Amino acid sequence: MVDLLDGKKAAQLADQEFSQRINDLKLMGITPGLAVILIGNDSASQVYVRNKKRRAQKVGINYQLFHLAENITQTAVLQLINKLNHDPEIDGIMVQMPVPPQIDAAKVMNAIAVDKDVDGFSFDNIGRLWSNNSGNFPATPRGIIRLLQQYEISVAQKHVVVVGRSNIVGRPMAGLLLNADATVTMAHSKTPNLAALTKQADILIVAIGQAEFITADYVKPQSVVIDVGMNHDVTGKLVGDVDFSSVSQVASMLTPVPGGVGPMTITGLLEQVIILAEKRA
Ligand SMILES: Nc1nc2c(c(=O)[nH]1)N[C@@H](CN(C=O)c1ccc(C(=O)N[C@@H](CCC(=O)O)C(=O)O)cc1)CN2
Repeated sequence: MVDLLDGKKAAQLADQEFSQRINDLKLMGITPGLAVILIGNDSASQVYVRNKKRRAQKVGINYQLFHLAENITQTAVLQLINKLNHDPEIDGIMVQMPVPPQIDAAKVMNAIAVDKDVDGFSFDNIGRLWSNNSGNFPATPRGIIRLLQQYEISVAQKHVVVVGRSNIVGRPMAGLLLNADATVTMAHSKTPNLAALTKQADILIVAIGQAEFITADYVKPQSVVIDVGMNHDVTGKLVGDVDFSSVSQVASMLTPVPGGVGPMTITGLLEQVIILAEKRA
């Protein structure tokens, strides 16, 4: 019988810790500030941004949303980032992904002041991650590491296979795991004989972006499986990249979708904002 890695529960526990840390900061006259820039009307992004607002305000973060028009120019976005870079009340700035085609995502990410780059997507923070130096690191991998810690699952000396090579999840996930002494294999949609690799994983992390792609025959018996996917099946139901019904017969622990990695992504973001505010103290 599989055990669920409950991201909703782990996020609630983390929020209790965050509220306490923010109360301590407020006693010193510091309120952590997070600016979220949402460009356009992507419906999933609007849900994620709403969830972030609810969680941030619950723990006492000053949350500011800048909702910009779908056809906004890159110059206008860069001007807003420049203003926020100089705002002493803002500790972290993030631009919700994806952005419309007229916006150069890399340019925008790298316009955010390195210390306020709460997503850790700037080239500077990516370099810090891959050279095992302190910096800001992306929310989803950060949240996954925290989820594993809350369930006392150590990654050290484990073989972790990461399926997916995005800048938001796969690549930074591999970096954080290496820094935590895991043996990491990276794979992706074009890896030949993927199942032969994933079957070797003590911990399998899947962010491939294809609904229910990973079935039981990709999974080592009794392994831990983390599903980062968020897709809609033909009936419109939210499903992950992992086929929950078959994999739950094989794995020892598995994240559900929803209620697994999603809430922990927000946890990773809030934690990074608080760490930045604590540096002001
Ligand atoms: N700038 C960024 N953009 C995006 C990131 C990111 O880390 N930085 N990650 C994802 C989206 N994301 C955070 O922004 C995110 C995804 C999912 C959830 C979440 O709460 N999921 C819920 C289900 C929500 C639903 O009903 O659809 C769950 O899994 O339980 C929060 C945040 C892409 N963009």
